[in-house]
Formats: sequence, structure tokens, C-alpha cells
Amino acid sequence: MQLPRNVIAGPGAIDSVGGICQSMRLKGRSLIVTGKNTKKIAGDIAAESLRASGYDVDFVIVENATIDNVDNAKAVAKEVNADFLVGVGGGKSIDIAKLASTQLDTHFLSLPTAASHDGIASSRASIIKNGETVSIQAEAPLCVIADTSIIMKSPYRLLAAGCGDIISNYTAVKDWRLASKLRNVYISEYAIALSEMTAQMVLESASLIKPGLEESVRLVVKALVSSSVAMSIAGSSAPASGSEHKFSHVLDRIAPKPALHGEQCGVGTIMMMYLHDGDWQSIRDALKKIGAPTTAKDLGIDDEYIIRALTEAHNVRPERYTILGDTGITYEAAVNVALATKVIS
Ligand SMILES: NC(=O)C1=CN([C@@H]2O[C@H](COP(=O)(O)OP(=O)(O)OC[C@H]3O[C@@H](n4cnc5c(N)ncnc54)[C@H](O)[C@@H]3O)[C@@H](O)[C@H]2O)C=CC1
Ligand SMILES: O=C(CO)COP(=O)(O)O
Ligand SMILES: [Zn+2]
Repeated sequence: MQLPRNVIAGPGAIDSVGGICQSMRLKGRSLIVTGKNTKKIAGDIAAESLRASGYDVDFVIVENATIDNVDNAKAVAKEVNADFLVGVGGGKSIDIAKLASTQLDTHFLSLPTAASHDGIASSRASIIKNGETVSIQAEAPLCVIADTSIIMKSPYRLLAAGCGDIISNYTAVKDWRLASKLRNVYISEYAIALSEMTAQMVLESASLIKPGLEESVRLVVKALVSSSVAMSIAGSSAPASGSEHKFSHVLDRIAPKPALHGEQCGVGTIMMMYLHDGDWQSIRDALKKIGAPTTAKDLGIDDEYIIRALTEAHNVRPERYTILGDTGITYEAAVNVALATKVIS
């Protein structure tokens, strides 16, 4: 079970990165793995704090979480003799830093600049390999530093997406339980309890989650960490990634302009909950209350891609059994699901 040693969340937390690294007895050179935008938003601040504490700092600017970008980050880390990595940004930057540091056998810190996904503290890395998103076992961050003032200033859409990624745990757990019954797949009741409790907390707090509220940021950041820990306890993304994630991963590949990961997963959860014969309306109501997408139109994705993603989702990670089964959903049935749940009209 790989868990972070420290999780620090609060306003201005990023200013203490250097001191926190010293307190954990990290030495030498750091490599910050970040995006073009997030370098300006937080990467430069983190660098200043690290330098003030005597660390040398280099940067590698990344975009998509592909295996090539992981290899590039590793090459830069070797070139500059980095002793540890710092992932600063959204899920893609953090996943690249996470896998690169694992493969370099060095430590990494996770500095999320948005509450948009639940990988901020997990020991899993979601990486695109040969066009498909695969979940790879990695090391959990040595430390998570979530600066809530930076996260609060990020577009609210990102926080709402993070809620979608957490609420998706509902159908992920239903799929995992189904896989256990039909395929005797190992499940962890502890990971399930934590994953479901986290989703329930966000669902029940939906009316408290609003733009510009520090309390909303704290609530969602804690939930993202909790969901991350559920994956670390399971040693798999299964408690947080089921048929709804398969749907989202296909959209990432086929949609002309994919939406945010958590937004797609939220819409996927509505439809997969319908397939599970569960209370999809409550899922839809909570996402609406939070201000997260509930329709294809909200996602900015044409209906045809939603239907195609539904019919192709079972091909993603076929070894992970879900409600979609081995042969998936037919075109007509996919149209019915999307219409019945008002995802398309
Ligand atoms: N390893 C794991 O356990 C998990 C991994 N993931 C992965 O995470 C990724 C999704 O993460 P996202 O953060 O949605 O994607 P992302 O990393 O692409 O970030 C989304 C956008 O938000 C911007 N952004 C970030 N912080 C900002 C700020 N403070 N202000 C303004 N813009 C900001 C980024 O520049 C980017 O354009 C996917 O690749 C998904 O597979 C998702 C969940 C779990
Ligand atoms: O997004 C995740 C959990 O929210 C990780 O899931 P995957 O393993 O499907 O990439
Ligand atoms: Zn996710």
C-alpha cells in the first residue's frame, strides 16, 4: 500500500515547498514537471521557494500524459542530475512526474493547481500508450502540497470536474463488485468503503459546492485525496474507475475536442448508473447542482461521439469487467440509454 507521507493543504502552502523538502531531508537538485500555463501560475513560485531553501531547480514543460512525455521527463531529469521531481499542475503534469520518478527510482512531490481529478495522491499513473489510456502502478507522492488559494483562483469548471471524477466512484464500485461476482475478481472492502463514502460526501454536499468558496475547495481537495487513497489501498484504480471511465477514455480518443476528464466521467456515471438500474437521477441532480456537465451539449461534444463512445467503451482495458460486459452495448441500446438519461435529446 503506497501512501503519501505528508498531505498539506491550505492557503499559501506552495510558499513552504522548500522548507517542507528540507524537513523531509530531500537533498540536491529538483526538476519541476509542469505545463506552460501552470508554470506561471505555480511552478515559478515553487521554484522560488526551493531555491530559497538551497535547492537547484530545473523545469521540463509537458502537455499530454503520453509515455513519450514520461520518457522525455526522465531524460531531462538524468541530464540535470535531478534528485527529486515536483509535479505542478493538473492531472497530466502530476502523472508524468509520478511515473517518471517511479521509473527513475527517485521521490516526487505532487503540487495540484486545480481540484480537477483524484490522482493527486494516488499511486497510479494514467498514461496514454499506443493511443489508449492505461493505468500503471507507480509510487505515491512523498508529499502532496495543495495550495487552496491557487486552487480557488483556478476556473470553477476544474473544481466541478473534480466532483465528477469523485462521483464516478459510485459506478466504478458497482462495476468492481459485479466483476467480483461474475469473474471472482479480488475486491478490497476497505477501498470500496472509502471510495463510496467519498462519493457520498460530495453528492450530499453538492449544494455547498460553489464558485469562490474556500470551504468548497477544502471539501473537494479532501475528497480527492481520499479517493486517491482508496486507489492506493486497492493497488488499482478499480475503486475509482469503471465503465464510466472507459466511456471517458474513448471520448478522449475520438472527440474532436474532448471535455475535461472529470466532466466526461460525470456524464458517463449518469448513464452507467442507469445501466446498473441505480439512482441515476440523484447523480444527475448533484452534478447539475454543482454546475458540472450532465449532457452532451454541456460537454460540447456531438451526440454521435457519445453514442460511439458508449458502444466502444467495453474495448478499453477489456480485462476490467464492468456492466458493459465483454461485448458492450449495441448502437440502438446506447441511443436509448443516452435519451433516457437526457444526455442527448
Ligand atoms: N493517476 C490517477 O490516479 C488519475 C489520473 N487522472 C488523469 O488526470 C488527467 C485529468 O486531469 P486534469 O487536471 O483534468 O487535466 P489537465 O492536467 O489537462 O488539466 C486541465 C487543464 O487545467 C489547466 N489548469 C490546471 N491548473 C490550473 C489553474 N490553477 N488555473 C488555470 N488553469 C489550470 C491546465 O493547464 C489544463 O489546461 C487525465 O489524464 C486523467 O487520466 C485522473 C484521475 C486519477
Ligand atoms: O481517473 C482515474 C480515477 O479517477 C484513474 O482511472 P484510469 O485507471 O481509468 O486511468
Ligand atoms: Zn478519473
